Amino acid sequence: MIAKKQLRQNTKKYWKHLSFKQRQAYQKDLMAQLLALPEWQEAKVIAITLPIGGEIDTQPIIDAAKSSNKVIVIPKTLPGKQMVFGILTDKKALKKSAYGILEPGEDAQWVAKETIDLLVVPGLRFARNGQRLGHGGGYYDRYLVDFTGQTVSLAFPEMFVDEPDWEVTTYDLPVNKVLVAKEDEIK
Ligand SMILES: Nc1nc2c(c(=O)[nH]1)N(C=O)[C@@H](CNc1ccc(C(=O)N[C@@H](CCC(=O)O)C(=O)O)cc1)CN2
Ligand SMILES: Nc1ncnc2c1ncn2[C@@H]1O[C@H](COP(=O)(O)OP(=O)(O)OP(=O)(O)O)[C@@H](O)[C@H]1O
Repeated sequence: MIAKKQLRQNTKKYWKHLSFKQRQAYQKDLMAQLLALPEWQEAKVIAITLPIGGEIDTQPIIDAAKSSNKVIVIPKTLPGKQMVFGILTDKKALKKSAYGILEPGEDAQWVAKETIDLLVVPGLRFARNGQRLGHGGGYYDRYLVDFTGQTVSLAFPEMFVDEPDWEVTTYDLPVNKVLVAKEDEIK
């Protein structure tokens, strides 16, 4: 087992050194895989995050959802490591959180957990069985406890392993699917 802290650092370092071209290729491939999923096609309400650090650029995914008249909701973190999701409308209505992530503003329209059809779960490292390593807040682990919709995560190849190489606890809930960007010759 490798310390979670070490693995998180590794991913952040990897993000830093990933070339723009390679990143673009991975993002394009992941988006194509996501849009091809029945879970995506059938979803009316999709929850996703706005990126921090080197996380995947979700804007093209959000644009695709909007062109298909899907509703996009994004999280707001609350005390007690809880989250609520609010409808993403105007970028100007967003507010920066303490983590430096854009969140819905005060007057956003909040949605009940049951209305989210597909939850795109962020993370730094993923395993084939759907286990994930996040930023360490436990926000998604708490949210997933009673979430009944579909879940999917998006991984660049170096963020994906066959088996978790970190310690998995009973709090850690797997996602239904992990999509992995296909490797190619771009460097
Ligand atoms: N883009 C995005 N939005 C998200 C999440 C996410 O993982 N990605 N979250 C998913 O939960 C929630 C926010 N959770 C977060 C938890 C911790 C840190 C963070 O920056 N932690 C520090 C160090 C933490 C520590 O070890 O004390 C860091 O990573 O440097 C960021 C977001 C909701 N929004
Ligand atoms: N359902 C839960 N109830 C209570 N505590 C929890 C729950 N889920 C996680 N925790 C606690 O939250 C802390 C962070 O968990 P963990 O390191 O798994 O976060 P993460 O999955 O990396 O982050 P995130 O879910 O925010 O992306 C741990 O101390 C863990 O025990």
